[in-house]
This record gives sequence, C-alpha cells and structure tokens, in this order.
Amino acid sequence: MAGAAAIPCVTLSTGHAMPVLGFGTGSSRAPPDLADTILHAVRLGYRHIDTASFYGTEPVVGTAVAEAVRSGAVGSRADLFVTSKLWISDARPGRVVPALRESLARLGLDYLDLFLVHWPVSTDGGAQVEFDMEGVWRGMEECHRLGLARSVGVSNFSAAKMERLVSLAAVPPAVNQVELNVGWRQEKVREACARHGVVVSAYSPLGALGTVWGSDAVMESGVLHQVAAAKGKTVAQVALRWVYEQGVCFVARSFNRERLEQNMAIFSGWELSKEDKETIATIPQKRASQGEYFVSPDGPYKSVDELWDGEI
Ligand SMILES: NC(=O)C1=CN([C@@H]2O[C@H](COP(=O)(O)OP(=O)(O)OC[C@H]3O[C@@H](n4cnc5c(N)ncnc54)[C@H](OP(=O)(O)O)[C@@H]3O)[C@@H](O)[C@H]2O)C=CC1
Ligand SMILES: O=C[C@H](O)[C@@H](O)[C@@H](O)[C@H](O)C(=O)O
Repeated sequence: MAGAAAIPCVTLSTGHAMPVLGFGTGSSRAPPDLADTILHAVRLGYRHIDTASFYGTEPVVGTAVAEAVRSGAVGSRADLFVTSKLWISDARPGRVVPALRESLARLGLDYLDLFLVHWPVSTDGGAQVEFDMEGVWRGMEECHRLGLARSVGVSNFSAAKMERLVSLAAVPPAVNQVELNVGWRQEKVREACARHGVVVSAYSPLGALGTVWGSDAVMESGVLHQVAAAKGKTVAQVALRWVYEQGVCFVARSFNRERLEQNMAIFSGWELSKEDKETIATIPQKRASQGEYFVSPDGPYKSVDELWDGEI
C-alpha cells in the first residue's frame, strides 16, 4: 500500500492514536464520486477522515469506510480514524447522545474515534439560545462512557472557553479543532491547549480558498511562494509542513488525487529552516472564519468579539 506508513500519529489524552493528517470532507461542493476519492485516499495511506453532521457527508464517508474494509484496503474498521461533529441544533443537554447515535446510523458505524462539539453555539427551534457548556459537555462525556466515541473534544473554542471547559470536565477534551494556518497562528489557543494536554487540530490549513469565507492569505502568500521555490516544494506543502512543525495536527481538503498525494508527502526528507520560519512569522495575521452567522444583537453573542472572547 503506497505510503501507508507515511502519516504519523499523535496520542490523545484517552490513549488513542490519531493520524496527524485528516481527509477533510467539509465542502459546499463535494463531488458525486466522493466515496471513490476517499477510498483512493485510504489506498494512498490516509487513515483519518473528518466529517460532521452539518456537512451532509456522513453517509458517503460510511460508504467509503465499508468499501475500504470490504476491498481489503484496510484490515478492519479499527485501522481508520473517523471524526464527526455535533451540530449547533443538537448542542443541548439531552440531544447529544441521540445526535451521536443518528450520526453513527448515517455512517453505518458503531463508534466514532472522535466526536467534537462543532461550535460553542446552540439553537433551539431555530433560535439561538445560550450555549450550556457544562450540560453539553456532560452529554459528550456520556458518549465517551457509552463507548460511542472513543475520544471527545471541541471545535472553534477560544483559549478562554478551553480554560472554562477544562475546569468543569470530568472527561477532559482530547482535541480542539480550530482555524489555524500561517495567516492565523492561534498562539493563545495553542498555549491553553498545551497547558491542558489538549491536541490542537488545524482546519483550513491552506486558507480554505474557494469557500465563501476562505482567504488567499496562505496560497497567495509571497513569503510562502519564495520559500516553496527555494525548497522545490509547492506552496501547499510548505503551508502544511509549517503546521506540522508547530506540533499541530491538521485536516486538509482536496478532492484531487495528485494533490492528495502532494499533501501527505510532507512528513519526511525535508524541513523548514530557522530562517524560513522567521520569514513565515512575518505573515500578517487575520482570522478568516469569523463565525458571524452566530452573532446577532439580540442573541447570546452580540459581536464576533464576544464569540471569540476578544481573541480576534
Ligand atoms: N471545525 C470547523 O468548524 C471546520 C472544519 N473544517 C474541516 O477542515 C477541512 C479542511 O479545511 P477547508 O476549510 O476545507 O480548507 P483547506 O485549507 O483544506 O483548503 C481546501 C482548498 O485547498 C485546495 N487544495 C488542497 N490541497 C492543495 C494543494 N496541494 N495545492 C493547491 N490547492 C490545494 C482544495 O482544492 P482541490 O480539492 O481542488 O485540491 C480546496 O479548494 C474541511 O474539509 C473540514 O473537514 C473546515 C472548516 C471549519
Ligand atoms: O453555518 C456556518 C458555517 O458554514 C460554518 O459552520 C462552517 O464553516 C463549519 O464550521 C465547517 O466546519 O465547515
């Protein structure tokens, strides 16, 4: 199996190993042959697939996982690491375990490797309500206790929210998945997570170019173009290698077979120099994923600043 050993793993606080590179399936333009592309990625050596109830890709991920096992691309389901996420409409005590069971039914799986609270946001009957962090987390802990999710974590949590979560958690969060790339380094979140043994996973490591909120700050960065040219690598490879060298895991999305190979060919044989990293550190910082849809004058978050606790 070409490259099967090439993607390293990190050990989560639960003791389970997570491949540092995940195959992202969150896209408004998922192709009709996505199951084949995922299967191809598994044959290349991808072992971690990132989905969410919100993405609508759980059924197709389930099809690909079943086919990967059936065709012998992997020995068993246990060779794969599947992440899914609790959407905001289910982020209420009492809805967490049922929502995970519904995700598992769509995936055709009996457990998830990682279940994340997608946003620190909650809706009830379509209206946004106060996010009950403790109540929702008790539900996540129950998912873990029932064996339905081997590890549980969060996404889009600021450093301040991480501190609060850790202080109330009986089962500590294993992962915080946040926007992180050369153009939004997330130093505060990384420090908070490191303090509490929480693994940071980067979403949009390439800047999510092509999404409504994505930015060209990564792929069109003059600095990255220079480093890439000097190293004989692509801009995407330099961007991903930078994330990896920060000790951060990442979920990258490509539905193109050549780019899938390119993105996993960053783990050995080269590294960024001290000078490269110093130049990359000069890239201006700007959050692309603001979460402005979760902000309204009469809602629990009255500004983007409140949503991110001023970390913006
Ligand atoms: N928790 C959360 O709130 C969020 C989680 N996510 C997760 O993270 C994943 C990745 O983030 P995402 O926002 O999709 O964006 P990425 O930063 O991964 O960027 C994806 C874009 O980069 C292109 N691309 C990928 N590889 C290369 C390459 N080697 N060279 C040039 N272009 C490349 C892709 O095009 P092509 O397919 O043509 O290669 C695609 O247009 C999502 O799919 C999702 O699973 C994303 C957003 C929010
Ligand atoms: O409605 C909200 C947005 O689409 C936002 O929720 C997504 O960007 C999401 O975080 C993702 O994981 O892709």
